[in-house]
Amino acid sequence: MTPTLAVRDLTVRFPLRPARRRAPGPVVHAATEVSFDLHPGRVLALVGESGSGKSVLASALLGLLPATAVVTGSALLTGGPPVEVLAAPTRVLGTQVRGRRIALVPQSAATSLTPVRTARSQLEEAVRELAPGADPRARADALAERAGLDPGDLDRFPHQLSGGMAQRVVVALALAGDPEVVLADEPTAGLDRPLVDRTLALLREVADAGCAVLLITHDLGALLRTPGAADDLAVMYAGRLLETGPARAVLDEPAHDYTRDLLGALPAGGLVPIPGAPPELTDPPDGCAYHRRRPDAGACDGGRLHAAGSRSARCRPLPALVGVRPC
Ligand SMILES: Nc1ncnc2c1ncn2[C@@H]1O[C@H](COP(=O)(O)OP(=O)(O)OP(=O)(O)O)[C@@H](O)[C@H]1O
Repeated sequence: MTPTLAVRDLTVRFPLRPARRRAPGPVVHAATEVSFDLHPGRVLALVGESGSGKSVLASALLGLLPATAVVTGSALLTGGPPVEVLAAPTRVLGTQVRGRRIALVPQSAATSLTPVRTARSQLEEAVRELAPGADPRARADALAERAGLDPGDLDRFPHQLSGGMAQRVVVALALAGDPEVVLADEPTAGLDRPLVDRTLALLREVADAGCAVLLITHDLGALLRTPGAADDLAVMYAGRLLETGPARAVLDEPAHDYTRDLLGALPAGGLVPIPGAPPELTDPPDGCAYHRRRPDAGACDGGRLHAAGSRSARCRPLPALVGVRPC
């Protein structure tokens, strides 16, 4: 199947100001050689501890990194006319890609809405901008219904919306331009459990309607208790993907020690904290950053990438996985 968005070797560096003039400045290695595909109708969950580079990836794909960022690699959007997102001029990103083909569901729905305007006025404005030709009121009502909202609720101000309603409004806003790709950046952060589950179900519906969804989250527990929330899983650590594969297979049979340790840190896994802390990204170690943190965790070949069937993992081959063919 052709991916809607094919990301290859996406690398983001942030050069920082040197402490002294003429001295070389530190460089933040925020993302390193990250590759994944987003497919229509599928949810890829991207998980990892805070600071692992998840949001930087989303910002790179939306062309929203600061001008000082150095970005290399490729992100080919092919659901419509092909666009190389990382090389596209700012004007093309602003007028043809952002909101129209790749949309963002931001963290913290309530605060991302303008407090002094009703949800309807914000949604109709998005429709006028992103879907010119459509009747704003009728389309806003249709988007509300698609996001599971009563259209009457659109006439409320953000402070009159419950957390769940606000979440649905931001999903409706993201769908206003009928995008091929939806990037949801920590959409469940700070929500209670029922609302987390409802948000995941809503994003599932968005994918089932044909979008390719990237779900960025550190809530591995929610993925574990909600089978079907994600089709595929990518595990990120210190700017690199350490493991990818079908979500169920990775959760049931993790191949990388980091994935196993993340699962072990959950209540269902025994609440075993991961010792140590992620490395400073201004000074990432050579080879595998995770086994530097946890040398006792298992064998490591220095972070080499191994692929087998639909799965990949760094640090050692994947022979133990059922039915996969090393390549
Ligand atoms: N504009 C910037 N300049 C310098 N460093 C940055 C910038 N933006 C992000 N970083 C650094 O890039 C790294 C990755 O950050 P990012 O926000 O992507 O992590 P994350 O995995 O999304 O974490 P969280 O779950 O806490 O949001 C961090 O070390 C962060 O400090």
